[in-house]
Amino acid sequence: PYLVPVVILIVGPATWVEKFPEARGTRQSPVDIVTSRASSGGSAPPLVWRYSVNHPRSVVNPGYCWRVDENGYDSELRGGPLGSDVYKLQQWHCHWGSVNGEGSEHTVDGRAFSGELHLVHWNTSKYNSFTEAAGQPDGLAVLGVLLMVGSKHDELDKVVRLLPYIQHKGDKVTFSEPLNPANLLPKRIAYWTYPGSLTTPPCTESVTWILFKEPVQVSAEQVRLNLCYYVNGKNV
Ligand SMILES: COc1ccc(C[C@H]2SC(=S)NC2=O)c(OC)c1
Ligand SMILES: [Zn+2]
Repeated sequence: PYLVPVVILIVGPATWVEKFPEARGTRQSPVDIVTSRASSGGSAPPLVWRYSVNHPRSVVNPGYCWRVDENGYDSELRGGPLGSDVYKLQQWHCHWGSVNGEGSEHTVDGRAFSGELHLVHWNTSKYNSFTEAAGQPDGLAVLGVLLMVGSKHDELDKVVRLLPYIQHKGDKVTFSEPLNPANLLPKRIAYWTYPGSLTTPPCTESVTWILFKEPVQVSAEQVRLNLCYYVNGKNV
């Protein structure tokens, strides 16, 4: 019998462990939230946030999804699982589906959503820069917002309408239209929280995840606009 060459092609997350040892860690994100196994909030203090609204922001195409840089303007996230530390918003970005409406990074009881917004904050009480904080176990706090198709999201549209101007990796456009990141969060602020990691290389285990339970609605057109510019991290 002839020998059949077997080529095992490992792509995606499975190859990350080779270059990024952290990806082999014990607190890797994203995860499936098994709601029956989540403990009740207990006596955690309330989660509070305050964001600057009227400052210039830039939307960047990093090669996958889109990212809005806060350019160092003032903001605060504290309380909840964050102990006595104060965190500051560094950037926020979005993960969108590319096939049959799947696209969120986290799943809830095995269910994926059409997208997921990440608001990335870093611990300014303990560290001097985002880069330094990103390497520390209590360095980052990310608010995760699940997105589902429904009515149009007006605040998010301030970014989505700029996507046609950043179709290529590295493109960036600055806008000064007032925007309140708090308007990207759901009405009800119940959340799941767990110690996790960056969801892409270097997969550093430096993220306290705070994932809101209530999905936020975006229109089918807004999802389409995102899809037609970022499909599998490539611009089309
Ligand atoms: C410091 O090095 C990195 C590398 C990658 C990302 C982006 C990942 S992490 C996340 S949450 N969602 C994503 O897509 C970072 O984001 C803070 C930071
Ligand atoms: Zn993300």
